[in-house]
Amino acid sequence: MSATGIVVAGLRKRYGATLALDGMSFTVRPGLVTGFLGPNGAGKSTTMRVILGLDAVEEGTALVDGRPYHRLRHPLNHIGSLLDAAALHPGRTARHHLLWLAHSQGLTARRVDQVIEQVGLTPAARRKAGGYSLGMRQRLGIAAALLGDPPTIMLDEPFNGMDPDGIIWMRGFLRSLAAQGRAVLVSSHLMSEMQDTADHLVVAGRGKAIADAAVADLITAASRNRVTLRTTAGTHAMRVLAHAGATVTATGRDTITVSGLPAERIVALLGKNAVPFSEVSAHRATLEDVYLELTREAVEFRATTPAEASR
Ligand SMILES: Nc1ncnc2c1ncn2[C@@H]1O[C@H](COP(=O)(O)OP(=O)(O)OP(=O)(O)O)[C@@H](O)[C@H]1O
Repeated sequence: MSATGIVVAGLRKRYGATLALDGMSFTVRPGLVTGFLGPNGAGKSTTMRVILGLDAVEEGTALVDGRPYHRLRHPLNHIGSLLDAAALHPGRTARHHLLWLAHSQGLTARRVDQVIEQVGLTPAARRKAGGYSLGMRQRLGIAAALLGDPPTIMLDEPFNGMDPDGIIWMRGFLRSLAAQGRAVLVSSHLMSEMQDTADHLVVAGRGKAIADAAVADLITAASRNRVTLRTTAGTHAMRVLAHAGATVTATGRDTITVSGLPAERIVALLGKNAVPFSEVSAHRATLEDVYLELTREAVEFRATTPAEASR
């Protein structure tokens, strides 16, 4: 796979009064799954449409293998994408849908059967797509994206509508595409799935990338210096640890999060002061923690109570 992936730099776009993209910049590198996360309205879908040349921008560039999409001679050999799994002809079978696409790209029926096999749709390939579940439509959309054997794959919310087996399959499948050296960009709302799937994360907020880093680094940074303590003597424990200079927060009925002291020192202090406890463990942040922290300022739509909404 000799390709350079996607480079997005300084995209700005308005829809009327809405600034949909406000300097969006990031890179999607070969050999990695890059997760694209962000609250509703953050600009993820708009960015993906711009990458595919479906939307114009006022400023900035989006390059696939070093060129704007419209300058690629055979674009589908450079990038395969799935933006809307529902966009299918319901009366066509999956195989006919793919044959029709393959024909328009000068590809063979053999290639169609290969991609059907790859996404696990062989048993359903001769059924009409109109009767497919959303999860099956996602697989069909991915098969279409793979037809031209592109080194870059871009999928908008591919976990949507997948059942647990489908989600496990999708995770492994995305990992295998990256292991083949492809650049993979995947948007998702499911933080837990991204934690097991993505190597790299771009978090969008209000039209720009507010984080662009390796998943492992984001989790290490968010986990730093925090220890989870489980005790039935919460008040006593908090007094002892605060006195020793720690910052303590009750995070559950029996759990306290402690920062500013290493776990060994906490154990020693609790022992010395005869505070009972059943667990002291270094806190490992989840991607959900990282995400909530990063996007706190960037959420466009917050939940409102019915009373607020009717005002
Ligand atoms: N065709 C359009 N016309 C007007 N406004 C639009 C259009 N497309 C997007 N927007 C606005 O641009 C902003 C970015 O939208 P976009 O769909 O890119 O966000 P997103 O991160 O993909 O959100 P979601 O997670 O809800 O899909 C939003 O404020 C949205 O309302």
